[in-house]
Amino acid sequence: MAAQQNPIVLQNQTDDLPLLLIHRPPFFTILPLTHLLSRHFHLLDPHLQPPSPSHPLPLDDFLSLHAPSLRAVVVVGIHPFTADHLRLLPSLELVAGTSVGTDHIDVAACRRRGIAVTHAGYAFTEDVADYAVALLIDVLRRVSASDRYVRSGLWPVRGEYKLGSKLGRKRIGIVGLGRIGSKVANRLRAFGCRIAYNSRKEKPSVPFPFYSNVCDLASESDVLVVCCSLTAETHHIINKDVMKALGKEGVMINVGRGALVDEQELVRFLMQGEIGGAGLDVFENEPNVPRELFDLDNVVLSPHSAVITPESIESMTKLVLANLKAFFAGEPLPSPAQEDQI
Ligand SMILES: O=CC(=O)O
Repeated sequence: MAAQQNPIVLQNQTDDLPLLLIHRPPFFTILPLTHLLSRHFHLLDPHLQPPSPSHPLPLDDFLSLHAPSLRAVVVVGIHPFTADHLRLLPSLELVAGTSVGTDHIDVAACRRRGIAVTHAGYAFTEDVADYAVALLIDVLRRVSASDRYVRSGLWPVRGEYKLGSKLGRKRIGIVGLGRIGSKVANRLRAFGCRIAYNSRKEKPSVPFPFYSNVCDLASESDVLVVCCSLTAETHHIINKDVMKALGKEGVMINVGRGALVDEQELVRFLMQGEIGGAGLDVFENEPNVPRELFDLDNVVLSPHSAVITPESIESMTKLVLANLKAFFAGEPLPSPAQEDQI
């Protein structure tokens, strides 16, 4: 048993609870999650083990120590979980993700080993959809820019701020009509927008026009809302041709993943006024955001927080626990990850 080989586990393990590895970035607030999970599992968190919290064991050493007994890992946020991690965990059978996207997990390598992968299912769907709409209204009506204008004392000096543009009747192109995209579509339809979409496949039950080509969708849209999963096929799906087709007045909202958009091209298009504006919650190299965007008032920036509310964290936490319990009980998993399902 690993506990006998390993004083680090023995020191803390006074119960028969199953071991669970928490794979997370160093600075991530997951208190509700770990609090709930610690009632059902013996948590192994490399960041909280000796030699000291500020000098944790290197992850590889930590994993090698605990590897033989670990059947399940919780991957927190979008912390990469790669084939190298998998190699260190010969007994692994479940990777339970806390995010809806699984692009940071080597799902193909998991599948080859018969390791199940679960994700956040519907836990974040509504909050992300709300946020996409919020970013769009902010860009169109210049809410954040107006706020900066007032706070900087310019109103009495320069008078009215630049007018924004109306949301109603805008032609919205949704890239990825999955869980999130569908909710965005329903919300924007209620504002009187016209919806069309691009997806891997046409969805016969959907009342919106389908475009198999993103460029064609962009040229028929005032706004693109990007909400598909990041895969090899969708990497840089928003490239310079798509931005050109979207045009000088066009607005792009990205609540999917940074790498869905060719960020260098996006910066160039925005700087040169070749597209009208952008609302971005995700970036190619988070938490680094291209500095050129900081001075552009037609761009709204957000630190990958569309998914997070206390309510969505609670739903996600319950779902992660349900997946783990089902796994250890040998029952069907509530939210197995499937491609193209964000
Ligand atoms: O970006 C967040 C998620 O995929 O849940």
